[in-house]
Amino acid sequence: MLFSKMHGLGNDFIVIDTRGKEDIDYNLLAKRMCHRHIGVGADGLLLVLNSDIADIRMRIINSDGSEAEMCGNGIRCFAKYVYERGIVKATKFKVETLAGIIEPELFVNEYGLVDKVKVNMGKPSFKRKDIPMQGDPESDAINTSIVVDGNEYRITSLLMGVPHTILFVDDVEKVDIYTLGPKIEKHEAFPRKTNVNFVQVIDKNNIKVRTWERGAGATFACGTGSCASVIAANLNGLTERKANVHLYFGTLEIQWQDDDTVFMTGPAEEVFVGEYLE
Ligand SMILES: N[C@@H](CCC[C@H](N)C(=O)O)C(=O)O
Repeated sequence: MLFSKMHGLGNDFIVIDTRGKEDIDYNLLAKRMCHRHIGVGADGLLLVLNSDIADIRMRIINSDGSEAEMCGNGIRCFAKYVYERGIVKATKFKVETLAGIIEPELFVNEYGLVDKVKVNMGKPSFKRKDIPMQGDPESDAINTSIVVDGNEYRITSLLMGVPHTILFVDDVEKVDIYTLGPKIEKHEAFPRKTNVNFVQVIDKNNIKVRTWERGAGATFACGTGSCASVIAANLNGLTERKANVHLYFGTLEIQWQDDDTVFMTGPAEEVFVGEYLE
């Protein structure tokens, strides 16, 4: 099994061209290959497939074997991979995902390599039935609260392709993400779980984010989570609609346009290629 190891600001993926190889159990393969000690090691598997409704199709499978609808850092890596291998020839194209059609636009350097990708991430949803969250499915979930170990936390929840919950904190470095992250991810309020973002506001155009991901645990960056965090911060009057999200290995630029569309711009890198021996 040939693969490429890629990352978007430290959120790392194993990318596999699975066209013509659809009969493999990729959920099981994800668990094995993503294992940090007895596999290649990654936060998830990105699969390249043909599409009937877009230029190409992407599947994202978390390191625990669960499939997600979308992945922001993943789609930048995916876009770089399919362009640099000539699978897609245009620098702006459509990708089929479980969260709908997503449109990456590539910034290609003088050597024909993709340095940066700007992605039209679509629009957020605030409905509980979309997030998915308990309570009246038609009502908005935007700001609510949950109780964890007897403590009440004010949260903001929304769907940005995948479900996200945001908590505003004074200092992201001081958050016990390994204790609180999984408890919120699996809280009964979220029957299909949630990604959890701890957000520190620096100023109206800059925030710091640490994410505990559904199905992957603490990651160095989360693209959909960065978008969701800027939206939540704006809705709470803390930032503008355009803000930089500072992560451990760099920055993502997020813009929530007036027409509700969200754009995310950031890097994608290929680290090595290899052959996985099954
Ligand atoms: N790392 C991602 C999100 C991947 C999916 C997530 N773990 C989920 O299950 O919802 C990103 O960059 O957006």
